[in-house]
Amino acid sequence: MDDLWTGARSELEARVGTHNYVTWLAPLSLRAIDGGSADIACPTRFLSDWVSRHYARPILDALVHQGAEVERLSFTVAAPSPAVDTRPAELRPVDSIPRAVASPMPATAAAAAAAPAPVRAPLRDEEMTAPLDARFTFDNFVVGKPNELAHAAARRVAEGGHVTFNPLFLYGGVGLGKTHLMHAIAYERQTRDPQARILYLSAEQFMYRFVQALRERTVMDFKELFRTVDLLMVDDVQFIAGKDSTQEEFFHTFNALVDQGKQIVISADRAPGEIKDMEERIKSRLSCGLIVDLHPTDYELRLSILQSKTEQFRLTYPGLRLGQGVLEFLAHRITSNVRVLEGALQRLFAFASLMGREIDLDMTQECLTDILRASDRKVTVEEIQRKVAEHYNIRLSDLVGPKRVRTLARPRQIAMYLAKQMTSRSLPEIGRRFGGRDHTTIMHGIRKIEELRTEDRSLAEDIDLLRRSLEA
Ligand SMILES: Nc1ncnc2c1ncn2[C@@H]1O[C@H](COP(=O)(O)OP(=O)(O)OP(=O)(O)O)[C@@H](O)[C@H]1O
Repeated sequence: MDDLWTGARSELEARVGTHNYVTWLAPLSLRAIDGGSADIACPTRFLSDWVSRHYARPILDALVHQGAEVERLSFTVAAPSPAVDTRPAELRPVDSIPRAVASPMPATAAAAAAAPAPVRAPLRDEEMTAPLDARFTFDNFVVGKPNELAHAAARRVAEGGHVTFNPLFLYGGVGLGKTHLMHAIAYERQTRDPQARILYLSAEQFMYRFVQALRERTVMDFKELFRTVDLLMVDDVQFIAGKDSTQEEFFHTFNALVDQGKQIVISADRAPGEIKDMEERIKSRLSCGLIVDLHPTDYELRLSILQSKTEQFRLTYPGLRLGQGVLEFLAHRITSNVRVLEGALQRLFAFASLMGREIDLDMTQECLTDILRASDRKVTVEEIQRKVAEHYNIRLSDLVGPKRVRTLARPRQIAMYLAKQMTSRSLPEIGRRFGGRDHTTIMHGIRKIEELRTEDRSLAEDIDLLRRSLEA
């Protein structure tokens, strides 16, 4: 039996690809073959449900090729086989962690009970289902003022129970965490209630499936699939605007689920009322529940996100050192969206690990020139000097001049520090704007402020205040 399964596994890996194999098939084992039926053990009901739909045919074929007299499969939820990678999730490559997957159909009785059951016909198009990203959980979602309401509403839906607002409509600009929250809801809800039938997909996939159902005359199956879920989650709903028959079907699906008291979660890049070419009746339906906006991130949230991502990256790049002020610098300079922020940090870690160097401000500027330039908010060194002089009530000419008294030297160093943090000017360029000072003087000034900031709270507050007013 062992040899048979080993042979079938290699064949399956070759057939479905290593990625799919590791994710879905490696955790399975063959329990028995009896009366033409092979009994496959799956560690979770979820996996069993998924595999029975998507991989029944390849498994059957592989067993037959290995010489087994098998006509059917049954699935049993049982402890993982020893072949499963049992290392903790953080030590396994992300792609190898079996991902929770939005169940495209009601959980089968076979999966629900630990008893063998017949196999369902696999879905024809695996691409149509939307796998959840294992990183997009509530634990990994950093909460701050701009997203606290969206987060709280998402948590509420994930808890299940009585439906208080339907639909939950999440909207916001690019890369602000809509998809992350949607996955987190699906993941959490599935964990709390493994029986729940959750369907998460993009509006584009909804349309694709619908068109496919029309073409293949399986619209009744399509309707049944969508109307028998407990939680429907549709991402980027603006996509179906202007697509008349898809909108129509979406409207009916929506109504059927609401009538049955089933929860719906929708995301879009704008509020329902602002989606162009969306039928009025749909807009009004979408507006019936709770509409929450993911606001653009503020400095504090960006910094917290960077800190949290840094902790995660440290697992991949142990021992890498991160210099002072780097995260603050990134949080100030990259304001476009979290995806870009995350990408910048990822690049920095990879670069520093290749070079075997500490991540400091110079490396950051060198390595991220393109990203920084794109999100440059165009604060000039001169503006910084003016603002600092005004704040400390000194003359601009004194700020850039040669006098070394402390009442001038400290604000001057603050201005140098802000110039480095807030512009993409090099040290020699900054030096030229400070009365032709040498770049080592500028570097010394910046280091001094970096040190003082950690010890002197009022100085740190002053700097934050200056920065905010320059950004405004
Ligand atoms: N508050 C947050 N905490 C942690 N990570 C976040 C947060 N917000 C966004 N991210 C991360 O930023 C990236 C982009 O987020 P996501 O894909 O959810 O954005 P989106 O709003 O769906 O964007 P789009 O409009 O492009 O679909 C993801 O990697 C996500 O994990």
